[in-house]
Amino acid sequence: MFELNSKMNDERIEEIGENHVATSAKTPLRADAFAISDEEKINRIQESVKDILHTLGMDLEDDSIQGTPKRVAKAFVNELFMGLNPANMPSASTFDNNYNYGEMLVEKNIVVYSTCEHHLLPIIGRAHVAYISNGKVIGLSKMNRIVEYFAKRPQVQERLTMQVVQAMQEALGTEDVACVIDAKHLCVNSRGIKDIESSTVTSEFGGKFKEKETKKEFLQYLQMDTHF
Ligand SMILES: Nc1nc2c(ncn2[C@@H]2O[C@H](COP(=O)(O)OP(=O)(O)OP(=O)(O)O)[C@@H](O)[C@H]2O)c(=O)[nH]1
Ligand SMILES: [Zn+2]
Repeated sequence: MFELNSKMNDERIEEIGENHVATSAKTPLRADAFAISDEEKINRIQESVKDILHTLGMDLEDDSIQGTPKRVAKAFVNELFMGLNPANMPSASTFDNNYNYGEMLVEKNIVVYSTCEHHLLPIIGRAHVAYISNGKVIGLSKMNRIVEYFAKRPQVQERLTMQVVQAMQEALGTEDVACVIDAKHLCVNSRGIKDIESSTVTSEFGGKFKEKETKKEFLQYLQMDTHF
């Protein structure tokens, strides 16, 4: 039976949110990060984007770009950085492992669209998340949603990987969670060194996934071709 999580956001933060992310993996937020509404954030960011475009010499009266500051502000607050708002945290529905499935479960090829916090340029890749049940099972899509929630922040890939694992550990009540992310950083691919070929792999292995055989099994599943 699904125990749909109907708790208030604050309690959900207690369950899978930032409060359970180790200090080293926390997104560096100011204490007053939630002091203003999303609407107010959009208004303020809109003015900042106007300033940037104006400084670059763009004519903000031009038909094509007069709506750009608002579009960018909405994209930042509602989409690209929606994971900074705990109200957007997915509820991690878990249910009892009644069928006593005892092997690992791997959710492969979760698409990652994130934003590099150093250059505010896209990070695009795939996350692979695995866990071994300790009595609780999580809805498959909730793993994709947890990845999405933490991806939609200014990020470094290492922190994103750790946040996904820690949120899953909290939701499932087990250390036995792993995550591998393979992603391209546009700050590396399209500017700076401009290496379009390289990608970045990060991993975090908790509990049994630190053991050689379990880690190996997980990584082998990632090699499997899926033909559907
Ligand atoms: N560890 C880590 N580094 C990242 C990530 N995303 C971007 N970076 C790196 O952050 C570094 C920032 O270095 P800086 O020297 O301050 O920035 P920069 O002058 O723009 O560096 P270049 O990209 O080498 O031109 C760069 O080397 C980026 O490649 C990430 O997710 N993890
Ligand atoms: Zn970058």
